[in-house]
Order: sequence, then C-alpha cells, then structure tokens
Amino acid sequence: MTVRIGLIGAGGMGRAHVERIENELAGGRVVAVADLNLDAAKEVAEPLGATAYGSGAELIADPDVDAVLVATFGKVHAPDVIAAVEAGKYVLCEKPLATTPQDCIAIMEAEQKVGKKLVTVGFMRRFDPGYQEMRATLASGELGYATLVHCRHRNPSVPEGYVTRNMIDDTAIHEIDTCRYLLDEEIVSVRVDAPRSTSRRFDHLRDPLVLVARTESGVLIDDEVNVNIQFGYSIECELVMEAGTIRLGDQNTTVTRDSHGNRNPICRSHVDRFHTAFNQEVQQWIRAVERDEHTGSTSWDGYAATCVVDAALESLESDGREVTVSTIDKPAFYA
Ligand SMILES: NC(=O)C1=CN([C@@H]2O[C@H](COP(=O)(O)OP(=O)(O)OC[C@H]3O[C@@H](n4cnc5c(N)ncnc54)[C@H](O)[C@@H]3O)[C@@H](O)[C@H]2O)C=CC1
Ligand SMILES: O=C1[C@@H](O)[C@H](O)[C@@H](O)[C@H](O)[C@H]1O
Repeated sequence: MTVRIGLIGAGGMGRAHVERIENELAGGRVVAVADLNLDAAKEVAEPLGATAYGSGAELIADPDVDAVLVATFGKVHAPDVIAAVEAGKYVLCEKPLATTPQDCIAIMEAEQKVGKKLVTVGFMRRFDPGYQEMRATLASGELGYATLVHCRHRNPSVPEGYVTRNMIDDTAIHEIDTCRYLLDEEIVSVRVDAPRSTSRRFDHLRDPLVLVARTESGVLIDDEVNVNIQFGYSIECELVMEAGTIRLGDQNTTVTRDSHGNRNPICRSHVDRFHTAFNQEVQQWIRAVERDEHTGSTSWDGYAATCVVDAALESLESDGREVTVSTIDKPAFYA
C-alpha cells in the first residue's frame, strides 16, 4: 500500500519533508498540499500532481488523504491536529505539538475520544543513532544510573523575527524532549540563567541562555542555548552515569588530518546535522501508518515538553527562579 500523505504548511520544513518522501523514502506519496498562502501550496503541489488547498480543513476532508503531516507554525497546530484525529487520520505534527498546555490537552482529549493513538510529534532526535545508543547504554545498566546530562544547542544565527522566548519554545524544546527520552522520566523543575549576551545578536534577544532542569529521580540537566554562535550548527550531549559517560560524537564521520591538525566539517543547520534522523522519523511513520500503528513520540510527550517550556518561560520572567513543572496526571491511555 502507498500511504497518501497530505502536507499542511508549505514552508521550509514542509518542503524538506516533501523532498525526502518523494526522493529518499519508500511507501508514501504526497497527494495534497495546503497552505494559507495558496500560491505556496500550488508551488509545492503542482510538480507532484498533487491537489493544492488554501486551508488544512479542506485537505483533511479530502478522502484521498490517508495521513496528515502538519508543518505550520506551532501556535496554529492544534486545530488541524484535532480535525485530523477526529477524521481518524494519523498525524505527524512538527514540534512543538502546540504552544500551550491547554491546546495539548485538547489534542489528547480528541485522541482518547477516538480511542486510538494517532498523533506523532516531530521530535526527530529520537531517531538519531547517537541518542539511541546513549539511551540503550543507560538502559543496559552497565554504567549504573544517570546523575547528570550536559547539553549544548548552538545555531549559527537566527532571523530578526526570532524572539527570546523562542530560545526555549522553539530551540531548547529539543533538549527537553531528548532528555525525557534518554532518561525515561519527567522533568519536574527548571530554572533559566541569562549570562552576558553576545554582541552578535539582534538587540531584542537575550542570547545565550542556560536551562537547568531536574528530573523526578534528581538527575540534573544543563542546556546551553546559544543561537548566534556564528561558526556553525553544533549539538552536543553528554550523559553522566555512575561508572562512565557517553556523549554524542562530533557532527560528521570523517576527520581530516594535515599540517593544521585534525578537523571535521561543521554542519550548517538542523537539515544536515539531523538528515538521517529526519529520514528515519518520516520513514518509520509511513511504515507504521501502513500497519495501522502508532510510532514515535506521543501527544503526552508533546504536552510534557510544552509544560516544561511554560515553567522555563516563567523562570526567565522571574530572574531565574526555580519553577516547578505543573502537569495533569498522565492518562492511562498514554502509559
Ligand atoms: N524539527 C526541526 O528541527 C524543525 C522543526 N521546525 C518546525 O516546523 C514547523 C514549520 O516551521 P518552518 O517550516 O520553519 O516555518 P515556515 O514559516 O517556513 O513555514 C510555515 C508555513 O505554514 C504556513 N501556515 C501558517 N499557518 C497556517 C495555517 N493555519 N494553515 C495552513 N498553512 C499555514 C505558512 O504560510 C508557511 O508557508 C514549526 O512547527 C517549526 O517549529 C522547523 C525547523 C526545524
Ligand atoms: O527546530 C529547530 C528550529 O525550529 C530551531 O529554531 C533551531 O534552533 C533548532 O536547532 C532546529 O532543530
């Protein structure tokens, strides 16, 4: 069976997903594209022979669409995700699932009403081979339990429209989910420190920031978010256990050695650093839809991450006070 996919949001991520579905992955075809900017939808749809729509609602109602990929802005994800769930269609929704806990709860309620897990959140790092190995090492127990996780999320630069809260709700949300995934437990409190800002930023931005979070069992996580680092896209993570540590390797597999020393190329963006992870994420989603199964992170994962984001934003607004993460009880449906 070929999974007939409808894409909502024909921007950067939407186009990157279309490209991989059409040219790198198996089992799926993009049959419809929706964007509020109908010209953008047409530009993506026409070369594929797909139908273009001016709204997500029309695309979701199309009987030729089996499954929906949502790649619009986070704050407008919820209505389309809920409509797709109510139509009984599987959804791969780019991160964040939604920008408020209330919207995430509405998504979880819709899913529970339908009685089936239909929503996967686009936390693609869960499909990165490095993070997967780190998780397996911890789970094996060979090096004992985890005590600390050190993370660094560095982007070369960000556009002017990117504001300070995006350091957390758009960027650090990846480490929030990744640490929950690695440690298999919830984050219960968080604070945000704001060191001296770099001059290489737009004036309105506080950059860098450091999130310091604590999990249920007491693991301490620190995450340096630094989005105008200039030199490239650099993601680092080290998990400290009782009898050893494991960290992500550097960005590429080859290292040049010459009279300047040892060096490897630096990635420019998430697109090249997480190419394999994105492909795995979307490929496994397509295969799971074929089998009528859920894969990847759930709506609960999207909700839990958004609650940590909210607590971190509250800390940022209150000069770095430690804030307790407040959530509803986890529904048995997501156990
Ligand atoms: N996993 C990752 O590493 C990354 C994930 N993302 C996520 O992907 C999503 C999209 O981001 P980008 O592609 O960078 O944004 P973008 O701005 O390039 O594209 C968004 C598109 O959605 C359309 N749109 C907005 N509201 C809409 C609505 N209600 N209905 C239909 N179309 C609508 C816009 O017209 C635009 O074409 C965001 O949730 C973002 O956080 C983005 C970059 C990397
Ligand atoms: O999700 C992403 C972007 O939205 C975000 O703006 C970047 O900071 C991240 O590195 C990227 O993975």
